Amino acid sequence: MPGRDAVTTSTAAVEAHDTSGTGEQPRYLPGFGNEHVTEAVPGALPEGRNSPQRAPLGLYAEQISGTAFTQPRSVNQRTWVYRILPSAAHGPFRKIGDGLLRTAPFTDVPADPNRLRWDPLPLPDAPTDFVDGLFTIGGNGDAETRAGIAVHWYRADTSMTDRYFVNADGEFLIVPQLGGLLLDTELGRLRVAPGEIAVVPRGIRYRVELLAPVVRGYICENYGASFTLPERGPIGANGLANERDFLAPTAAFDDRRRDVQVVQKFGGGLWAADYDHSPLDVVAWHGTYTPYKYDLARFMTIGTISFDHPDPSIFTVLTSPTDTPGLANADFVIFPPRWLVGEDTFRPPWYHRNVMSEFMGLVRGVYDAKADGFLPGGASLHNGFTSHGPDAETYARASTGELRPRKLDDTLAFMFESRWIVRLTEHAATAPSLQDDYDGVWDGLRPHFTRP
Ligand SMILES: O=C(O)Cc1cc(O)ccc1O
Ligand SMILES: [Fe+2]
Repeated sequence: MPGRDAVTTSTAAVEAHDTSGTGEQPRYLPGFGNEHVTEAVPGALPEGRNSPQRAPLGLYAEQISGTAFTQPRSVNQRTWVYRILPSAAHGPFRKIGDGLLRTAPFTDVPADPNRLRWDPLPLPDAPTDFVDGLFTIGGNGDAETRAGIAVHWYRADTSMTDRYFVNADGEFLIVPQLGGLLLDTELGRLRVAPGEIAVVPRGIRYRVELLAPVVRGYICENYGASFTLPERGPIGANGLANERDFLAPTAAFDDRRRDVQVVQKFGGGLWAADYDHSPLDVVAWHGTYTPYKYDLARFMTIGTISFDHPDPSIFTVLTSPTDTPGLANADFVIFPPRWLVGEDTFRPPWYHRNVMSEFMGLVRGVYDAKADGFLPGGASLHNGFTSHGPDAETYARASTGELRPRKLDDTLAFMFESRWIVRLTEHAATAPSLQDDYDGVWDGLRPHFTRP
């Protein structure tokens, strides 16, 4: 990429496993929540202090805080960046159209007690970049009070070249389903492919380059506390998503002066400002507030080795906690390839009604609770206390099949689970892809009760 310099002096940087396709492999800094240190030009970081009278190499020092200054060290997040121009060097933002992007509170349509399922979102039929292609399905809470989530699909066939995005409302947890993405951020580059995820914190500027002619995926926009790793409790010190498999970018900067546009999501609306330089001009940084990626194949999956179907909380990759211990603003949960070995056990999910609301997507393969109709790129929403569980065909198979150890292979479903009901946007509620016959999947269930 012309003008982008990506040398790193960090000894901790790894040439990470990367499945996102051909081309340049960014270098990464491993470790969840680490205090990372990275320079694209040696000597760009001041030593032993953050804001010397003049920062090295004529750079400007700037702090980006992700938590209040006074929050405890265990959750405190901030990063010091050393950049060519302070990020304050720009003109006014003006309101632009929001496309199909919406923000909580969601009040367009009444909360719907139905089980809902959508076919995959159609791919773009006109040139569309990552920002243009955002399609909000729904959400809860209120972005301005920093509580709740929104769920979006993205779809794009055009890379952002002189256009950048920044979200002041929440962090984006990006789940690619079709095609890889290069996230070119203020703090460096992340390549993510289907099977991997990336998180871009609130307030970080970036552009999205496509690594395939057309891409699609899901986003959980988290208005609440940043995603973190769940406690392991009696599981112990290892397992589930391991800290060292999370990868932050190494510093990389763009020093080209040219006219570009920065699109900001703020208080629910999109705003644009013209800059005469790239906002990705950070030559070095150190800190804890960073974008990161994670390969879901690294998740150490736990399940029963005796009997019964455990609660899916054992599949939590990341959680956005609330002030109530154990109650998540949002959990990101995966259903990856795994062995099923439970004895005398109905192995798919049980029938259930949960206090939490469950949005599900499918990256690849088939989900073990649904024989048909839940497709890669599609989605389902089972809101709090809606009754759901395996379809009739899955029940018939799982309640009579032989219980040999069985590997669920080539499958990757996920759930964005949230404490509050997810309300739809009007365009999600009226989308042609919303299946009108979803209830029918439970039609074939027959009573088998026999009095002894
Ligand atoms: O509804 C679903 O398919 C998700 C889910 C999976 C599971 O194993 C247990 C409960 C649950 O909500
Ligand atoms: Fe469920």
